[in-house]
Amino acid sequence: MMLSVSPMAPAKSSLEEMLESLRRQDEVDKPKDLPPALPVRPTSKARLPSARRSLPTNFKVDANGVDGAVLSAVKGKEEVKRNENELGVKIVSFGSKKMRKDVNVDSPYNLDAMEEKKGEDLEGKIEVKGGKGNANIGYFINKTLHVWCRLSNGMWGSGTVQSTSGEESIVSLSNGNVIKVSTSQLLPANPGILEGVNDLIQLSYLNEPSVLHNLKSRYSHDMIYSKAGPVLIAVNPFKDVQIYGKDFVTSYREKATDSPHVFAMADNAYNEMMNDGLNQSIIISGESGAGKTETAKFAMQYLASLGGGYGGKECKILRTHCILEAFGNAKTSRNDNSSRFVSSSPLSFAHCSLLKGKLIDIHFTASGKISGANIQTFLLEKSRVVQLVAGERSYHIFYQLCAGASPALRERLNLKMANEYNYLVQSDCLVINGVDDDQKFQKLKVIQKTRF
Ligand SMILES: Nc1ncnc2c1ncn2[C@@H]1O[C@H](COP(=O)(O)OP(=O)(O)OP(=O)(O)O)[C@@H](O)[C@H]1O
Repeated sequence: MMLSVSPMAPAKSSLEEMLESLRRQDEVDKPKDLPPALPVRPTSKARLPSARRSLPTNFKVDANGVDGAVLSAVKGKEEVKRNENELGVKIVSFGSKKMRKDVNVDSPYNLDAMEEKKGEDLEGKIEVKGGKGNANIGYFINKTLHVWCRLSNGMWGSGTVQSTSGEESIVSLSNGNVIKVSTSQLLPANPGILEGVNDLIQLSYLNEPSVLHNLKSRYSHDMIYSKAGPVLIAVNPFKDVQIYGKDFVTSYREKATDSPHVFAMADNAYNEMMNDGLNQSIIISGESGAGKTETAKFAMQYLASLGGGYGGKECKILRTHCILEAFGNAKTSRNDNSSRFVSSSPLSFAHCSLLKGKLIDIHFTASGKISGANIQTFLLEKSRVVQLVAGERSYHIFYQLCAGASPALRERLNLKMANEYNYLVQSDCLVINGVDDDQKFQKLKVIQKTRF
């Protein structure tokens, strides 16, 4: 599940709208078969080769931009010859042979040096043709560093390459198994020192197995949050992880910790709003059961603690969840408390908004106190009232009402038990494990009596 914070766009003027329509027209006129531009990858210190060497002490940058010796190392002999002819000089600063030693041939980034070294110094080592987009893999194989490979069951396994022949490699997996895979399918693994980094952009190799491995490694230590640049990734723990208490709120409020957390995202949004005077939005997305609703609640809990102080309005806002969930959530095959307000787009802007099939606007005063809130819901899945898939339930409120209504209310509504209604029994699922519908109804009645 992903969370990102962004300032909300102010209303567009007609001029801006016109420019945008021209831009759109431009897009339409562009040739369709151009590949999409690749996103710019953020720079990270971790991307530098760990064994890089310093430049020689007498290294100079000449009028042509780079020293001749560097040219010889980087561009190869032929190009040096061409440069010599063009410039009418002999490039001799370090000598091509000598310079080859200065080039860090141990670096996986130095592909030219690798090419030179293959068949020369690496006698007896494996000769490798890396797959497309997988140019560093030769280095990993020769140095018997860890690589990732796709297993027959579709999962990723890590290990070291024992040998290669043609396009195939024999990989010795960490679990002791030995498998044969296509060399072009191998992906470099990150060094152990980068295991469990806070931010995925710190990884030297950003491939699918490395990202998944990092998230898994953090998750196994109950670190459910990780960052991917400005985006927060939350992995559903499906258990109480004890990271949302008051001490955590204080810690993020006082910036005593910088571990990725939904509180840090909410804090960031709040500070941006206060400092720049701009409305902020927190967009929470993910598949059903990923934890969007829970995450939104934690974000609101944090914002409420920052912006508290207007007659307990913040507490009332938090309590609205109970009502919304009773009428808008249901048990599905993926989530016992699935929000059935399906996909939506933001309709209005306010000071700080959380979007999740509903748009929750939280309004703040100039001094940063919560002054009110507005919740908009979209497209409730109405068909669920009359048609249920086996094992799923209709909206919680029906079961809660049947289980918890007082005798007076039962009589007034001519209410029967849940198993007496065809619409409710059709899916053969009347209760949710660990959920007491009666108790939920009593709680709902208390909240309903609160003046909002
Ligand atoms: N941070 C968390 N800590 C503990 N449990 C969590 C957390 N996030 C989610 N869960 C558990 O996962 C369940 C599903 O989460 P949630 O209802 O938030 O998913 P969702 O993404 O909103 O799903 P849907 O799109 O179906 O509404 C919760 O009922 C809760 O048991």
